[in-house]
Amino acid sequence: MTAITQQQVEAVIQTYIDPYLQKDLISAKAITAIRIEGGSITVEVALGFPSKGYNVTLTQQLQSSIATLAGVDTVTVNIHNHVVTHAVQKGVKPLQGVKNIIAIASGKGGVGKSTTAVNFALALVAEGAKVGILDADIYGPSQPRMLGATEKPESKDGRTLEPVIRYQLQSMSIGYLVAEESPMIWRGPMVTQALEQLLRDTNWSELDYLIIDLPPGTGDTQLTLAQKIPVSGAVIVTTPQDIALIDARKGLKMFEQVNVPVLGIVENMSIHICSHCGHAEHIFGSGGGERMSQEQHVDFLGSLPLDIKIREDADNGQPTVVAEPDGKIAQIYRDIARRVTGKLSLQAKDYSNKFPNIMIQNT
Ligand SMILES: Nc1ncnc2c1ncn2[C@@H]1O[C@H](COP(=O)(O)OP(=O)(O)OP(=O)(O)O)[C@@H](O)[C@H]1O
Repeated sequence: MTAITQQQVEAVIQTYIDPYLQKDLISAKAITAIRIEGGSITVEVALGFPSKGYNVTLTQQLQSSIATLAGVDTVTVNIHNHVVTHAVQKGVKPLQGVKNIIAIASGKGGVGKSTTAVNFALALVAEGAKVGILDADIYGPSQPRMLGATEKPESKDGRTLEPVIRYQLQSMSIGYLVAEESPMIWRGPMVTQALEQLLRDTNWSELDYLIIDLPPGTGDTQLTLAQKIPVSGAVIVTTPQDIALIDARKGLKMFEQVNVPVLGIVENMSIHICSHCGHAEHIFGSGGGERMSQEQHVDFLGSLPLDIKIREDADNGQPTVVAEPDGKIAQIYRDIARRVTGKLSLQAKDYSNKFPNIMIQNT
């Protein structure tokens, strides 16, 4: 029998399109080695995003594609994850201890941006990443409540703050420093200054991703933040309602203006399933987020149902991803988390810390 070749293995690997990279693993340069020893094949996969909840599926996919080759006895797949730093806006200083910042934004208030942000961050933790969340929703900081955290952040040197850690998630919020009920009367420049300080004076420890829960809207404050914070990408949360979609489009334009790539759109509260009779109803209309992403050429990342559990879990200080880690809703958030970071992994890397190549040409 003729020996199995590297080209044959590569050709069958290419038949599988990775849902998170949206291309095959050879084109995505995610296969770092293929070893062939008689009928035993070993494939080394290196992914630039966390993938704990996907590794079994990926392994099975590769095993079954490679097993179609004549003469294959065993297929071993080893998956490694390595998150690197991606490029941010030009002229913005990167953040110590943080590889990538992902901003979660909404054009309009009350669409579930903060709830999505915390579940998204916890989904990334579940996928195996080191994650932090900064509650930049300075007018209505809700992350402390949703994380069930009441303590004040510690300061070891009287100048910087230690993040508050819950469910392995590092967090910082103005809500830890002032009571939730006390009204915040901040003017625009004060908001951006306070937030930049909160961001830079927190001792984030070795984060793959820092999630920023931005204040709702697309005004001056949001624009300044999008300009000043070193962001690798943004995610926009919307409900399927026309009015929310109009505002979400404004959010897209805002990030375009400051050269921050939009990694996709999440549709929240897209369908309501009656907890008594199971009847499904599109309270805010149907398919709006998906239509908008097609129209604006941005990825549709997924949709969350309007489900009383999501609200109750957040109110109880234990967001659904940790309250019901194996439930259907947690799986949706984890799928969205892999989509966002998979997409980010294909973006330009940050070479700002490397010494540039200088070529001297003799003319
Ligand atoms: N998918 C969902 N199903 C049920 N309730 C939800 C869902 N998403 C969010 N909620 C609830 O809706 C309310 C508003 O959500 P949230 O505070 O996350 O919105 P927001 O867009 O961040 O609001 P704001 O503009 O005030 O910052 C909260 O009570 C939250 O628990």
